[in-house]
Amino acid sequence: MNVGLLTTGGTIASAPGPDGTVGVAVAGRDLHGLDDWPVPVTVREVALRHSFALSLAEVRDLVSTIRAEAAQYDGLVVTHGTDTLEETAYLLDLVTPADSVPVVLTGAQRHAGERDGDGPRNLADAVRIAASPAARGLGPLVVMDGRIHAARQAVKAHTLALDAFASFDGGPIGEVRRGSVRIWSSPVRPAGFDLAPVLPRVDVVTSYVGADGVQLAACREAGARGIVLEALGAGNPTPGLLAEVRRCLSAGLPVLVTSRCVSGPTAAIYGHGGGADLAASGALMAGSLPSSKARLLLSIALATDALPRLGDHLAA
Ligand SMILES: NC(=O)C[C@H](N)C(=O)O
Repeated sequence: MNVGLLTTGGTIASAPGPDGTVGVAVAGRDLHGLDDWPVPVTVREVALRHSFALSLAEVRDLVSTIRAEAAQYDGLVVTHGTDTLEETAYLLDLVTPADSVPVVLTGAQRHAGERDGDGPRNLADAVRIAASPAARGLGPLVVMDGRIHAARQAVKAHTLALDAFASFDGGPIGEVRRGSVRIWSSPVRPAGFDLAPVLPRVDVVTSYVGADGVQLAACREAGARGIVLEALGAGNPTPGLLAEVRRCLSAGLPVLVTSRCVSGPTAAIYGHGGGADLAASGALMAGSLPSSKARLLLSIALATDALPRLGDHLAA
């Protein structure tokens, strides 16, 4: 059994600097779990960055590196900043075949200089999952504070809590407790996509009372190839947003409709300027997919000429 560890930075590899702010400072080779790692681990540092600073192109390239490295091991762990870990995990899920070895992403909410940091335990848990036969065939996974999430489902739900992640549609699919890995459900994973060399620009625009849609016009001007509208309630726009979404659709931009609500699906329920009018205009309801993930789904579908397959991922 041979497990790889790719390190990219984040709070798990951070420490306070002279000015007291926390910066990424701990090299991958110095990231250590607890002594009871069950298998030999080969460490490779691929970045030393805060995840909030990563570009979409860098996330795409990181996913390409993870796929290439995973093939060399029986399981792979990736340490990553938690702020955008959900995007890297989701994009990886979209391009990872069912028979891939386990790839487990983790991070930390407390930096490496804190005596009661959560990084070492998260790292040890991730190694145990990556080495576990129970984790095979599930697609990429996210583990934090002992809870195992399917990559498609994982969202950062708390700014500081150690159990920072939630699964937006249900709950964790397993747990690690005192080194014992338990998986109790398998994620539904529709057929994925090729990892295109470039992911086209797709912007997310949120909604609020009286939003006039000026951001949508700016996104079109900036060259967006698609739009995710984070709408009100079950997928309802303001009058200004509806008008601008229609202009985007007329300009040939596909529009996915998510919700600013914490949970629940979007649906074409309301007329008189509501979500039913969005759908009638050609926008696609994204179900319960969060905006951060809907954006990546639309981008890779555009890049691979696979828009007709969007629905498979919205119903799953
Ligand atoms: N907890 C974390 O890892 C947050 C950190 N700012 C990041 O790189 O995403």
